[in-house]
Amino acid sequence: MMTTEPFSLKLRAIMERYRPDFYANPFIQAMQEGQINEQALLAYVQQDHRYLDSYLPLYEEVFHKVTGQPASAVTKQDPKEYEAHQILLDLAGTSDASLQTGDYETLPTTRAYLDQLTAAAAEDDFVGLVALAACPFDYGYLADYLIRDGLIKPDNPFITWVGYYRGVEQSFTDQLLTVINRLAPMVANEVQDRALAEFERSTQYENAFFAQVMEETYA
Ligand SMILES: Cc1ncc(CO)c(N)n1
Repeated sequence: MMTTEPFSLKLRAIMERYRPDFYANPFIQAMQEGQINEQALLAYVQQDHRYLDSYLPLYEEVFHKVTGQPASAVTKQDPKEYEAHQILLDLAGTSDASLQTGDYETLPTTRAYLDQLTAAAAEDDFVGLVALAACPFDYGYLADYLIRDGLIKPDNPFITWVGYYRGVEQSFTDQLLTVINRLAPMVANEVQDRALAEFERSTQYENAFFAQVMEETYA
């Protein structure tokens, strides 16, 4: 029998290519240096809350269409990541978790990333699922490598935040990749290629998502 390599190895190879870009990202650089930029952290928490508000229902929809199962089959506890956001709010010295639910602008990269995911899901279920997979995959991968490469050391103030994603995203991602690896051989080669292209775009957006809060373009 012919064995084909799991599709997820291709996703990992894409992330490997982008690892240096993530490490050079000003948000990640500041984190490596243990610098707490309150304004950037608060902006990140707001944008991430806004992002997850749209990401999660889209993920539910696509996952259900593809597998016939509710996403709760592989979902995480705390899907809106209040626990992770609280770590950053604490670092920024605020206990006001309500700033996430308040009225604030959606930054252009947040909007563009969500639009890309929506378009990928409308194009094809598999393409959509793979585009959506970059979110947990990239965070889990990055968290693991930042620690393994010694860039976030145990005494870094961000270690708890990075540790959260290393654990939570890893188990969530593993289950999602099992689904993707099972589906991939049943999908035409062109569709697999489209899925990889969208995963790469999502990965670029993940990097830009961090960078946008280091720019003074928000109110
Ligand atoms: C933008 C973004 N990507 C990935 C994750 C991890 O779930 C997140 N919370 N936000």
